[in-house]
Amino acid sequence: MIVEAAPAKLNLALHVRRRREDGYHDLETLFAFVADGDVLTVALAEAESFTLTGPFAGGLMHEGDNLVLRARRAFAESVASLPPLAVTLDKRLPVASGIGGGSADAAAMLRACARIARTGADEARLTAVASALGADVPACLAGVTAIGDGRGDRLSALDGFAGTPVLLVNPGVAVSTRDVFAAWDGIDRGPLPTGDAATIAREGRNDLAVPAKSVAPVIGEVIDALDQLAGTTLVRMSGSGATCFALFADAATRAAGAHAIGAAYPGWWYLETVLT
Ligand SMILES: C[C@](O)(CO)[C@H](O)COP(=O)(O)OP(=O)(O)OC[C@H]1O[C@@H](n2ccc(N)nc2=O)[C@H](O)[C@@H]1O
Ligand SMILES: Nc1ncnc2c1ncn2[C@@H]1O[C@H](COP(=O)(O)OP(=O)(O)OP(=O)(O)O)[C@@H](O)[C@H]1O
Repeated sequence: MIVEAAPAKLNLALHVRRRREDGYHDLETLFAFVADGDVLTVALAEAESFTLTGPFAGGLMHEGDNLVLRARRAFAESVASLPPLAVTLDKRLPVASGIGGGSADAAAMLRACARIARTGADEARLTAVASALGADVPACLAGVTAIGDGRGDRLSALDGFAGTPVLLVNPGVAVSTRDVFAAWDGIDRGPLPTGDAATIAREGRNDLAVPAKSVAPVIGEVIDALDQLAGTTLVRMSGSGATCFALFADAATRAAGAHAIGAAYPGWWYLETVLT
């Protein structure tokens, strides 16, 4: 039995540069990953099966085309054939929330397929399959701190700041990535700053925050709530929202922050974790 972690992705900075002819946008982003996320379990079986468990399984139960199954199909079509697999996805991350849940699951499935088919060496083929599944999937496949440009799928790794305490907060509103990009005002506000990852994060922006707030105004409340916490070193929305994150100087102030959010907003989801 294979267990693959599907950790949440963060966009520590996300600069949107240009709308392209193909409907996508050229962007520059600083990807980072945290220690927690969904968990995918894959076992050889008599027959194919797919089981959803976990706190956020419900929202996906009635959708036909889970990204995990699309990844399995894409792998079988483009890389290597597979035996029947029993797949279980423990869905712990909120759906359509800017932390790449579906992309992380698809990437974890590709990693599992590569282990089962023993095609691990064929990185380029796997990355091409990942890219066709979604702009975030190559970053999730690599799973390391990286700058992404193009659609966000052209990656160059850099040293991150692993161990930094993070609090993720989501107000329980699903936000469509497509709708948020469509609400972007078309103004190029400039490239990512240069420097190490910490500098890029600190001096960067998320250009999707304003359009995301126009789609889901509650995101403004999440940012305000995080801004009021003691000990934060950075507060920002991730991806196309609605999840926002705060980085903290230490785990004690993160715990105090999580407690304050939980008490003031009992309906919101939050996760205490660390950058990897
Ligand atoms: C916002 C980010 O999460 C930042 O990492 C990603 O760019 C989104 O990546 P993703 O969820 O894997 O996105 P996809 O599933 O490929 O695209 C969903 C939709 O988002 C829009 N989209 C996505 C990525 C991109 N660079 N430009 C876009 O305009 C397109 O309308 C697309 O149809
Ligand atoms: N395993 C999955 N997990 C989450 N969403 C899935 C999955 N499979 C299919 N989907 C569909 O994909 C959509 C986008 O989900 P996802 O969680 O990847 O978005 P996101 O959190 O906004 O990611 P990103 O940060 O890449 O924008 C969902 O609305 C859902 O309909």
